Amino acid sequence: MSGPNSAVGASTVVVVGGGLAGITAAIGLAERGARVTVLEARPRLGGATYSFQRDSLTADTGQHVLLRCYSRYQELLGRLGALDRIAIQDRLDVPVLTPNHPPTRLRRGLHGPAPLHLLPALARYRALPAADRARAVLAARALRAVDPDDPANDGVTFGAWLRRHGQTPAAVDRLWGLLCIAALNIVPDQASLALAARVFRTGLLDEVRAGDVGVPRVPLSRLHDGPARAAFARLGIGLHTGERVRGISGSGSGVSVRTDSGEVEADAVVLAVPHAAAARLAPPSAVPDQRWDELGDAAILNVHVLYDRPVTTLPLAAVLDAGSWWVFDRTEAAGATRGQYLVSSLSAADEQIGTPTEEIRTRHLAALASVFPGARKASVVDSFVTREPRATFRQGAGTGALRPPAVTRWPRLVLAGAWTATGWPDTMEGAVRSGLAAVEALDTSLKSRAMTREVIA
Ligand SMILES: Cc1cc2nc3c(=O)[nH]c(=O)nc-3n(C[C@H](O)[C@H](O)[C@H](O)COP(=O)(O)OP(=O)(O)OC[C@H]3O[C@@H](n4cnc5c(N)ncnc54)[C@H](O)[C@@H]3O)c2cc1C
Repeated sequence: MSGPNSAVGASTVVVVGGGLAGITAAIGLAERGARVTVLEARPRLGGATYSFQRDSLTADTGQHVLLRCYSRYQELLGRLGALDRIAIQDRLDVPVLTPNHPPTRLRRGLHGPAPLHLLPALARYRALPAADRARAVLAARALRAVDPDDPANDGVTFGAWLRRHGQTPAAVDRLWGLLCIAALNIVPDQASLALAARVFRTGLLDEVRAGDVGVPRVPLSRLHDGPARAAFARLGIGLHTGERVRGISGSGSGVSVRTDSGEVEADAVVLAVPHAAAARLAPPSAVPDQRWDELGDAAILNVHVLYDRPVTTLPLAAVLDAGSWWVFDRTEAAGATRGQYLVSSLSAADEQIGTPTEEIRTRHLAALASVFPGARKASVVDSFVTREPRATFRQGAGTGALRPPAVTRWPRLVLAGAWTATGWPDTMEGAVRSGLAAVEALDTSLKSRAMTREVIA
């Protein structure tokens, strides 16, 4: 992909941040012939997606899920040789459990055209009365006409839109909220309508297979960190982990990056760190009007339980219980040698994030026992809580206007990260898309500078 059409080909580029956005940008630039160095503050690649060892378990700090419509993310996994390390359902099928109620499920029909494939899912969704299900079909149809790219839709909350479209509190809570919280990490009454439309349209309403759910078959570090290191070595990408960038400044016709070990000079820089870090690092003259701090943060809490025996046969389920959460069987993926290892993911968890571990544990074990009768007889071998207070930016109404494009006023500095203006929510797919956008932006900007130089010469 290098050659006369690529301007980055002859350049040296530093990528700051080795999350999925940085990994994608580094690979894309190296494939175009650039000499790339990645500077990552932590000891590993993968950013927010990582694992740690706890006795025999390799646990992820946060359960990650993908949808079949995560096309760019799957392309990245293909480049990393890791596509066989995820498993995607044959069709969207989510058991929905409520304590002391019969289970129900959201399972799409096998045939289209979209969105008719969702009719069986809604028709059989017994968590809602029949009248609510019928009204949900009408709202789903109306949502297909909402343009995710229209800024006006970013200023409105999804909850307000749902109520305007006849959705009862039960439907908002037990159907739309269940999916909105999982996808956007925020409740419908605060979520941006534009982002909700992006998620529901792309993931559910516009294409039959798009919403089939995928999960990693291995711990996240074996999905991203290991394979990305191997790809970097193959492509000659320099990697410095444990190297925190402290500042970025202009230097002659290039850019200088300051770390604790010294200065690194490059022709160009991709800044692929979270929004708060980017706000500190980006020189004000490159992004004079930035208000990225206003993007805020939203928390995700994971409760990990290792039982001494299997307590459910379900690989995953959503639970409606004082809000909603999702539970995943991670026994095999984490390498548990006995019993069953369940991970519960509680999104939009800003209120619970500071709750003492013992309180979370007691409450959650009771909740698991209320939906999995097998858990009442099982012994808990181990249980622990992982907290990510800044799991995503707060994807509320009005945040679209705060997300910057890849380009900055400095032609040699571009931005990447799931929080930038990808049009996607803060997800693995958004992160990869931002990395691809950064490569394109840098190429275009260097190309136009090269042309200007030619014209002047
Ligand atoms: C608990 C949890 C659950 C999630 N669940 C899902 C899910 O189910 N599905 C989904 O699609 N997404 C999910 N996400 C979101 C997803 O993980 C992120 O959108 C994505 O990984 C962000 O990638 P990124 O590269 O933009 O940023 P990051 O992954 O944050 O990477 C930024 C990198 O920059 C580094 N860095 C920061 N400052 C500096 C510095 N000064 N110098 C050098 N390096 C620096 C950081 O160490 C980090 O490695 C979840 C996130 C969390 C935390």
